[in-house]
Amino acid sequence: MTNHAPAPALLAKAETLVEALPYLQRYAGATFVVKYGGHAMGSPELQRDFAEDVVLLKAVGINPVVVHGGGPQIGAMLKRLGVESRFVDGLRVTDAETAQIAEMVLAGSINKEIVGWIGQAGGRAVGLSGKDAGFVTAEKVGRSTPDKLQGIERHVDLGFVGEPVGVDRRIIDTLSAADIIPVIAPIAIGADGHTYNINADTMAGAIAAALGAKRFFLLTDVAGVLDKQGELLTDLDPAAIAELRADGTISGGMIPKLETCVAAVEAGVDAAVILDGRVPHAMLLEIFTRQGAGTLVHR
Ligand SMILES: Nc1ncnc2c1ncn2[C@@H]1O[C@H](COP(=O)(O)OP(=O)(O)O)[C@@H](O)[C@H]1O
Ligand SMILES: CC(=O)N[C@@H](CCC(=O)OP(=O)(O)O)C(=O)O
Repeated sequence: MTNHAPAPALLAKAETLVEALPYLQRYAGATFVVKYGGHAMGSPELQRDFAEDVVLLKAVGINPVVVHGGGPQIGAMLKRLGVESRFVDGLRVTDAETAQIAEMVLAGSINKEIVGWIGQAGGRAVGLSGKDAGFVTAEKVGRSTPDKLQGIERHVDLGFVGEPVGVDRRIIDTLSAADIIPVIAPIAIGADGHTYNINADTMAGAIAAALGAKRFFLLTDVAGVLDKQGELLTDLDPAAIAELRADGTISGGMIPKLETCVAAVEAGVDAAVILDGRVPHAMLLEIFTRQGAGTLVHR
């Protein structure tokens, strides 16, 4: 008798597709905001995997909206130009020259590279910054940090660092409806006419909230949020995050990342997930399989 059963490896592929079925049904028509961090833009292979994942989401009826960073790339350019960089709580102190360079790197080169990768993967993307169609309005950020020597709060002027105070979703809706994937650089203009450099996590969170995104993914270069022993914390709510901040478990770039996740879920985004962008197809594994990855932030 002939054995008609497919080879086990082939059968496993079919099972993976079947496992994805309930997720495909659940997410059809939903908006997912994907924050692609500068540290996650590793090798050309990882960039290709990322673009394929985004194009696949679009192909199965999800509306992906990409917001990208580029902190390390801005740092490299500033170094080449002999300009010094300083960070306060994960935010780059930005003078007029730095703002110009940040815009050049983010909205000029990285934005178009990502648009290109998505095109190579068979999708159609349009790159824009918050300035285009005036869709994001920014306001200058102030920052108070504890002065360790004197035990007092000290106000730090971060220069042209902004935060989004208004998001007009019409341009994003128009692009998504035309089957075009928006790719957004974290730069916007203020009511004062200045160009503001916005932390990419903050920009992505504001856009996720304005779009009422079902999921908000933040791809970075760590497995997720780690505790003091270096173990992955798989599940966090706003109260747990406040504790981690107070006891110093989270620092640097993880601070705006988690602040953003909290703001997004409090504004109605179902869940935010911090994912390891160094893992090939991390996003697909998170969305379409039973094994969650990274750190889930929920209300
Ligand atoms: N508790 C923590 N768990 C994980 N990462 C942390 C933690 N505290 C600080 N970090 C830092 O946050 C970084 C991620 O933020 P960031 O450098 O801004 O990434 P991205 O460029 O992807 O936005 C990690 O690489 C790590 O150095
Ligand atoms: C104000 C501020 O800090 N802006 C960031 C914008 C880029 C960014 O956030 O990139 P990542 O997501 O790769 O860190 C910066 O100048 O680095």
